[in-house]
Amino acid sequence: MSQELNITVAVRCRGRSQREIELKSPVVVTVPEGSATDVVINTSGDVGVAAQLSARTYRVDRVLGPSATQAGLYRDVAEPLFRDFVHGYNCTMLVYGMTATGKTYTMTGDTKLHGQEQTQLGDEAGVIPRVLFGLFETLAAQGLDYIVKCSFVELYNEELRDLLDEAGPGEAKKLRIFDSSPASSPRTAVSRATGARKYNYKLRRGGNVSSTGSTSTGATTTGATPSAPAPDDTSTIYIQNLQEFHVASARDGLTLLQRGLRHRQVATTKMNDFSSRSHTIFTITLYKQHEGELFRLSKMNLVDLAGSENINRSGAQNQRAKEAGSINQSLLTLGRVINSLADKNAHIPFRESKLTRLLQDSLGGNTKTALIATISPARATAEETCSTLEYASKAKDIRNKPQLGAFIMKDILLKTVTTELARLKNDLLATKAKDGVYMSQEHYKEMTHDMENYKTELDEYRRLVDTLNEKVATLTQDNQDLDKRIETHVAKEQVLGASVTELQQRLSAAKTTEDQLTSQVSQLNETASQLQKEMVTFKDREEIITTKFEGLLNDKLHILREKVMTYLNSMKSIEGDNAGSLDVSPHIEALQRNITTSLHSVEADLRESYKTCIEEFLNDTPQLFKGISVNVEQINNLSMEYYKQISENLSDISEEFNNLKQYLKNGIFENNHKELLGTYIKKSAQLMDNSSAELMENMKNMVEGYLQSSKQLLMESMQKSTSDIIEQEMSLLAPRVKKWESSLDMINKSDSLSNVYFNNMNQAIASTNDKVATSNNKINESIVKINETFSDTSKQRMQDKLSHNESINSNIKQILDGTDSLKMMYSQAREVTKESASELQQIDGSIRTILNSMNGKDNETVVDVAEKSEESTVNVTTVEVKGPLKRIPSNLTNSEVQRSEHGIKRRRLSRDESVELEVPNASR
Ligand SMILES: Nc1ncnc2c1ncn2[C@@H]1O[C@H](COP(=O)(O)OP(=O)(O)OP(=O)(O)O)[C@@H](O)[C@H]1O
Repeated sequence: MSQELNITVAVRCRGRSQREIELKSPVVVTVPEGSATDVVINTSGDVGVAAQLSARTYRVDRVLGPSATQAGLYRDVAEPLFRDFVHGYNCTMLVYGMTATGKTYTMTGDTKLHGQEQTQLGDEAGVIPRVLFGLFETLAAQGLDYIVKCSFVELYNEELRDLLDEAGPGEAKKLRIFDSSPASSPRTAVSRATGARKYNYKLRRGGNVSSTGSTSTGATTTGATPSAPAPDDTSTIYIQNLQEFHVASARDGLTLLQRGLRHRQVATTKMNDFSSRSHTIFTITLYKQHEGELFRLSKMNLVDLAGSENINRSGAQNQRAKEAGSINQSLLTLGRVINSLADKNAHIPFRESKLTRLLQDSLGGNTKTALIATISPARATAEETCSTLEYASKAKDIRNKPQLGAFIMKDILLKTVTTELARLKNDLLATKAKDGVYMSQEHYKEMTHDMENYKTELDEYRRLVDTLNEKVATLTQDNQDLDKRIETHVAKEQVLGASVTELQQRLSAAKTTEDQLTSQVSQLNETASQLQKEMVTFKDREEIITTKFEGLLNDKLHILREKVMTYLNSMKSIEGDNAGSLDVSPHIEALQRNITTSLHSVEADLRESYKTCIEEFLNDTPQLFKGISVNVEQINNLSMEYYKQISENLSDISEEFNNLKQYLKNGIFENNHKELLGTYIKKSAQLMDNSSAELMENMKNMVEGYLQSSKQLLMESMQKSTSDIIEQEMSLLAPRVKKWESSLDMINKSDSLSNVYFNNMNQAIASTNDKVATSNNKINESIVKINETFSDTSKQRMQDKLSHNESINSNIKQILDGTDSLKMMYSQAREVTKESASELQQIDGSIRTILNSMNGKDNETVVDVAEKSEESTVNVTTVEVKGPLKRIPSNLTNSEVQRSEHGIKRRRLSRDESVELEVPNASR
């Protein structure tokens, strides 16, 4: 009876991969040095005692750390199993673990041969190469007969595939797992047929070799050990159509291994550049001479499981995700089988996946099994590591009943070999018959066909190569041309770059100039609008001045007239009270003083008012209104002159009054007083008329001159400033335009785009110039218009002012009226004193005579008489007066009028009657 034996479990922890280092994923797995059996994982991140408390420890048969070599792993884990295998046990070695933890590295590793004669394994060689080399070394050393065969099968997406089958896609025979009992299988497994190339791989439970003979081409059977818990100890698992190849040396075995690996499903994933996407089983079958004619059959199953994979972390998609799903599913079932076996359940779910069916004998069967769990030390995969370690520690509890392999008779083996040899001989004979072609007709045809294909392919490749060579030549030529063109372009680009830079500089300078020009134009516009505003202000102020001036003149003259009238009235009353002592000289003098004072005051006010206004103007527009200041000075001078003349005239009047007084005193009644008086009055009036006309004329001339000079000044200043600006800008612009044009010519030659650009620029500049010129013209036009308007307005104003002469004349007339009143007073004085002095009677008579002669007609007024006397010397104009007679001073009271009626005949007019009243000439 065979003894139960726990399967051997080892853990191999590699070092951190490059990815994990880049991820800075810390090491969480601790592997003690030496022949350790514990592996510690601390996923909490704690340190010190806390880490020890939170860490989990897994115990297995052997733990190998990152420093463990391939040779070390082989020695510690694989070699004991290998020895059992050579001894005659069926052995299975599995590598299990998460993706990229080193399963393939451990199981296969480096499969190349090294050394000068290519006979040595490399340091990185894995378990399979080492087993192959160890096997042939051992067999050679033992000196026994043996037969070694190899097969290599893959389970990919739950499909079995013979990795050593060279048949193309679709031609390979489908592999199927058979589970047959020995009862249904003959004990001998040698096919009767010859030339068989396909074999059925049969895992036999029960320790004896069983034959299948299930294929038409015959089959070589292989034995398998019985499984302990299997309900039927004699049932066998075999793979129909799986090929086994005789292996005469380790090199042959290695060649088969390499061939199979080339066919294996490998893909690049996020976790592994060469990730195995399938489970593989490399089986070495050994028939070793035991005793005499007996050979012992043993198998070594070397299983490289696909890695479990966290799809989220591996980022697997589509095909990769499907593969991962299938892998994970089969590994899950494997886990359940391991758990069931460890827990010694009655039912073991082997049939739930093909993987567990294939491994049925290795797990819980008659096989000596070793499991190597590969893990990563990084925290990034700690979860999967824990899971792997869980499985590993569970698997450690699985107990197998390893049994030595079955015996097979030498003759059976010989027959197998004979069959194989017969096929080879057949090929050889067929080859010889065909003049040294060492293969069968079928093979020859295949080969010829292949060769034809190869020839065709070769021709195609040649043509392709020629075409490619031509293309290469063309491309080389193109490349050279391109290089030259690139050089030319680079040179051009440099020139163009320099031109562009220069152009950019010029453009920026032009832009600056343009900006300056624009700002100057806007300044000009502003100045123009400012000037327009100034003009408006000027006109307003002129109106104010005129109004003030007129008001002042009118007011002052009114005051003057009032004063004269007051004095005359007072004189009259004085004379009325003190008849006989008619001395008007003090009054006249006072009047003269007052008039002079008033005139001075008027003059001062006028001067002040003008000064104020002009100062304001000068403050606002000093340059423009300098002329105004000069003209105002002229006005002042003229006013001074005028008032001087007025003063002189008043002096003359005063003198005349003195003369009159003297005359009245000495011989008034001896002369023609009326004539004399009229002459004086006329003279005075004429003088005043002349003065005022002259004043008006002067004023008119002065204002006209002032307006003219202002206009001139304004025009000149505007024109000058405009032309200065334009000239300055044109002088600045001209050389730049020239430069631009020359630059444009240069650029035009090299780049038409630049040409367009510069033309646009030129147009823009021309348009700017036009705009400036247009603006200037508009400004000039505006100025002319303003001046015209101003001139027209001024003329109108002059006329208006001249019309004020009328009021002056009216005032003068009023003075004359005052004189008339004076005459009336004299008349009254005469009447009052006629009784007291005969001389006075005479005088009274004379006066009466004069008055009678003055009032020759009853209907005539005093004024009419006076006016008549004036008609000869004074130009008159006609005004229409409505209502009562207007020539009586309005300031006379009714009583005075009544009183005057005693001595003077007055004509009353009806309210609606109009008379023609003649007044001294004055322009309207
Ligand atoms: N112990 C080790 N020492 C050195 N390199 C190792 C070791 N283990 C693994 N590697 C390297 O890690 C990489 C991944 O290993 P490998 O392909 O064997 O992993 P795997 O478990 O078979 O992955 P998968 O399940 O995806 O096929 C390989 O480049 C391999 O050379």
